[in-house]
Amino acid sequence: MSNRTAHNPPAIRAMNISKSLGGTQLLDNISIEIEPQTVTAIAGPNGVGKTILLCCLSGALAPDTGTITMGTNEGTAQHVFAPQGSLALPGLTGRETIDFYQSLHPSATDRWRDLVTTFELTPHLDELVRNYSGGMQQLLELTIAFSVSVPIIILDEPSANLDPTMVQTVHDVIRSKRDAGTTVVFTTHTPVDAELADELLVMTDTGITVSGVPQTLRDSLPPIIARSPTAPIPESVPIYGDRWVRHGDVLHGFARNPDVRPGVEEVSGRSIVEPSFRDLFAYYTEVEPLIAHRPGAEK
Ligand SMILES: Nc1ncnc2c1ncn2[C@@H]1O[C@H](COP(=O)(O)OP(=O)(O)OP(=O)(O)O)[C@@H](O)[C@H]1O
Repeated sequence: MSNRTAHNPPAIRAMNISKSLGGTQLLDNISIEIEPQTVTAIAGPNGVGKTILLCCLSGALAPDTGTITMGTNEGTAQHVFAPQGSLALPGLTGRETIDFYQSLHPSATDRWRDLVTTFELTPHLDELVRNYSGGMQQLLELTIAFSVSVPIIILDEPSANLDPTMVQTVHDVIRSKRDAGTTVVFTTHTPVDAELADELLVMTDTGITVSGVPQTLRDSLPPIIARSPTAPIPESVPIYGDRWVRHGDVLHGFARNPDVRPGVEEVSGRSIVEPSFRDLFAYYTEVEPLIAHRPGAEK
């Protein structure tokens, strides 16, 4: 989704970002542009460098090479960054923690009062944060981040630790932020977060491997074959990477024959299923890298 005009530059432009820590290269020549007033999800498996990338985008870490430009109003507060698990202060109460960050940020507002109600934290505000559950700490951190009035909000795994109902509540808050003109960038490995994103960037250990509108990416997946783990492997329908991905109680494979259609191949305990965002994540993080690393082997 593009909200950009010639007079309206990207909210964030990162060009050729590389970063090493402790002698290990964690980011290698990554370039991304984030459109203003959109929600962008950076999805990928554990350990591929999503948090390091957010740290670079937000200025918490300086990249070794490359440039990052954020917004247009240099000199004013452009963004807030909520690294996962690092804003909550265990020795303070929830209220004291909020007060602390309110006193630190020049663009803090009192929107936290509504947010603690939305996130059901009000009865716990005077309890010590060390006694909060993981989900409550997460919601406290989101309260702090969403209370700051800035054009760009950068969040590290905002859905982690939350139950499905609260994930939807957080999605609603992020959508209302976007609709009010805020740009939101967040990392995830939770497929349901794709519902929220205007743009999805998939990150693997080779960098950003695919980007696009999540629904479009999902609808352009190869046909998906589901089989029970005990059913014979259907050799008549070769699948990409010879890789079956666990999907609840069944295994999903991505058919190399694009003409496979529901109803045609439904035999011996396997069937063709509609793709989900779980399939989208599985394909681009677990299957496509296998194909990409074997040039000419299958594609
Ligand atoms: N200070 C550091 N020094 C050396 N290596 C580090 C440092 N911080 C992180 N790493 C390594 O960088 C890699 C990427 O870490 P990062 O936290 O960005 O991954 P991630 O994609 O956000 O993973 P997750 O989804 O599990 O949070 C990991 O292998 C991690 O061990």
